[in-house]
Amino acid sequence: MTALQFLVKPSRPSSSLPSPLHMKNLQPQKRIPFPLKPFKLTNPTLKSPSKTLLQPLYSTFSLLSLITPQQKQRLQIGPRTQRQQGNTSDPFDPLSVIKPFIFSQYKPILLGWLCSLFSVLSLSQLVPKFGQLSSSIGKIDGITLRNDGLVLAGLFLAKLIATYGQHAFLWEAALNASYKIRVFVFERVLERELAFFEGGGAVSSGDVAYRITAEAADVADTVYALLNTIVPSALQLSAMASRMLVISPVLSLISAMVIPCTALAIAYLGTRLRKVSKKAKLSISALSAYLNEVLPAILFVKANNAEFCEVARFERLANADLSTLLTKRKMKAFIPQIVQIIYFGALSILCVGSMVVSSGCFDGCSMVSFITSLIFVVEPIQDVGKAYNEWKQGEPAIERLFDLTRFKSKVTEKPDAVDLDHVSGDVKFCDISFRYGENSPLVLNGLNLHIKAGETVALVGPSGGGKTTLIKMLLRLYDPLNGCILVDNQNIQNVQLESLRRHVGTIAENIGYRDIMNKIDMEKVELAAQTANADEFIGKLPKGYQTNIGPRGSSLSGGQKQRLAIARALYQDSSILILDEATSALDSRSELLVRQAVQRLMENHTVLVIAHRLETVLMAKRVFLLDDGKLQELTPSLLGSHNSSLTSTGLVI
Ligand SMILES: Nc1ncnc2c1ncn2[C@@H]1O[C@H](COP(=O)(O)OP(=O)(O)OP(=O)(O)O)[C@@H](O)[C@H]1O
Repeated sequence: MTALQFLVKPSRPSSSLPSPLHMKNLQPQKRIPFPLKPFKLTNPTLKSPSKTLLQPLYSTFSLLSLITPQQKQRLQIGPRTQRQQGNTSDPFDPLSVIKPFIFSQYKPILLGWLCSLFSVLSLSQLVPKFGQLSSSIGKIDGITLRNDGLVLAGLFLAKLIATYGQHAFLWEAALNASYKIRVFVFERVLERELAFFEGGGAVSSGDVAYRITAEAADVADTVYALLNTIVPSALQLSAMASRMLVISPVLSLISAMVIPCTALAIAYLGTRLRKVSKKAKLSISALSAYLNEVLPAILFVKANNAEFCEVARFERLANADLSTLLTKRKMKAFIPQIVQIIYFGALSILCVGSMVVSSGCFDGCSMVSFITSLIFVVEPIQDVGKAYNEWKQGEPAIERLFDLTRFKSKVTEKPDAVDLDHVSGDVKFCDISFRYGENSPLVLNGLNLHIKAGETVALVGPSGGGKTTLIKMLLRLYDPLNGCILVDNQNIQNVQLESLRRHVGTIAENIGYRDIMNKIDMEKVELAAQTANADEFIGKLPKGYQTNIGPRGSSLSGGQKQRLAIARALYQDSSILILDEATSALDSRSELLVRQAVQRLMENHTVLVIAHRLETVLMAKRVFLLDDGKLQELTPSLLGSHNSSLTSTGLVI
């Protein structure tokens, strides 16, 4: 990420607020089934088979720019309220949830199936011609032999091309469908309320990441296997079986007897495979979740000499994954052996066939045709077996993926919610009470606070006093138990979430998140950087605004990050700003530069600052102490006497 991107682009995919530590009392969210209706997509992302094959399967792309509002509508990614009906007791049907996504790809699917029809037609011409040619070798002249050979080669080539088209189009459909599923699931995940990410949903972010990446890829394999089986295999099977029936009904009957036995065995093993696959998915996602948790915390691992302990944890998880994966692989290796039984069946038919030929009632040409048809009958049967396996393996992935979308959010937007056009910045907290879980204590208890437009208010209080929670309420990341919050006298529960969060900007040391999809206004960027005292150090970076400053600005100092965060807030120009002041100590020059930047920020903005420095406290117009869910104003006289107590109690540094 460059300094410029850092200034105007998202740096962190969630609120910038620090993660709360206590989450044990959160209630798991009520899940509801996913109510999808069929929809139609007219703009597939991948347009041609060649593009499908050449394009990296899951390249990094701007997700939001690729999905149009109409597509979202069809995918039912509309306002939450329309999608939140249903109840949890409905059984999950993997096929019905992926059906709309598959149907959306009807064009490549139909093209793929059309190719498979051509492939089968070529094959059904090829088989008798092959039989005739093989039995007439030595009996016909060279020219006829050459011509027949050319026809045979032409048919063979036609089959090859048609088969390529079949696979390419069907892969295109499968990958597009899985891409749509991925986007849909990700959008739904982002819609989830904060409690889900803070532990309330009982799904770790590593697990979510695994489902959206690896398991969505598994879904593509499953969809492809299904599409490649339903029509192509059925076509080939029926064409070859009817040819066999015409040649010899008796032999066809004998060969058909092998199929049900094999199908029964495959069905039984498929059910077992589904269970094993589910276990394997759980173990690998646990491993992925662990890595997602431990790698970002590598500093703490090293600082605490915890490498040994972490290796032991990793080994335990990797071992669990090893054994489930081994069982799955063994089972997958076993199933094709069952299919081989079909070949034994074919062999026995060959023997019977040879006897019939030798008795003179079955000519050699028919025999070759029969055996060739039989070989091509075995192929689709094998494919059906493979597709069944893929489906059984894919079912848990589909279930786990769509499980993320089945929820009823507690923070919902009313259908008639208003879009606040302009906000002057008047904020009222009216009798706010809140607790995280039903049985946990009140974090905010009947709290009242009126911040006038353009005013700066500082919040101080002991750790765990509820300061961050209050801010979460203002951003509507949680709804209060009682009371309401008014912005410009408008209850925020009646305001569109996007609109509210556009007008309330957050600034934290780890940089607030705000996605700016519009073009970057370089002049505005430079002005914001100057006001925030950030232009000087950005100018000294090797490539100025284009310098790569590492993930989350890791190559910047604490003070630089703070000034850049302030510059971002200035650029975004929200009327109400929340400043969660960094606790890390800065040298006196950095301190001065940050303070100047904060001072400039306070002009023309309503600022609610969680203050950790005495200087910031003194900059605020009013100061409130938040302790035990209650708010107490520290009046100037009180503040004077509190100055020393604020520092001595560690409320400010
Ligand atoms: N997601 C959560 N689930 C459950 N409890 C939570 C959650 N977030 C915060 N809490 C609890 O709510 C209380 C208030 O936390 P909050 O983060 O608002 O305090 P704070 O005043 O901002 O603290 P600090 O100054 O240390 O950041 C704490 O007891 C905390 O453990």
